[in-house]
Amino acid sequence: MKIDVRILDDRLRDNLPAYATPGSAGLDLRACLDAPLTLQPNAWQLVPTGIAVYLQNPGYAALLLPRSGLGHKHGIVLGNLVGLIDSDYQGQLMVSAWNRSDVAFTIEAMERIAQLVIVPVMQAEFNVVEVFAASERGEGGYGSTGKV
Ligand SMILES: O=c1ccn([C@H]2C[C@H](O)[C@@H](COP(=O)(O)OP(=O)(O)OP(=O)(O)O)O2)c(=O)[nH]1
Ligand SMILES: [Mg+2]
Repeated sequence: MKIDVRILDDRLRDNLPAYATPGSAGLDLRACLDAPLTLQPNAWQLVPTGIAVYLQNPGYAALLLPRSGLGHKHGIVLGNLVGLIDSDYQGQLMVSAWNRSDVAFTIEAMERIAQLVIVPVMQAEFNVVEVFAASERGEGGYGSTGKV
């Protein structure tokens, strides 16, 4: 699948976001910073990625997710937990980098800080009803099926 991309930072021209392995689901995005950025404990900041994508087709969206190494080892996750990129968004992809750990962390310029996953989307129409056709689960949830 091809999507239109604008390169907003020349440093990405020969270094576009890429799948790290043939089976990767995520495209790693880089922190297009002019200088290293130190995030103090519990601080967060919007970090530009230097690219804009235009998915165009409402049957797609993109999810911005943390990289597991940064999140697990250093507590660098996303201030919005998950970023949702609409198919009609044309602006620069921005990453809300949040240091949820209790030690400062420095993001280096052009470091890979998050990943973008393109996913299919269904836009639903509401069919308003008074009662639902019965299902096996009904309104059960929150552990209703037991533990083991
Ligand atoms: O981590 C993110 C999340 C969103 N976006 C961009 C793409 C998305 O399409 C747009 C709007 O995001 P969202 O709908 O989640 O934010 P909102 O607070 O509802 O803003 P809006 O009123 O513009 O929809 O912002 C990013 O660049 N990074
Ligand atoms: Mg919105």
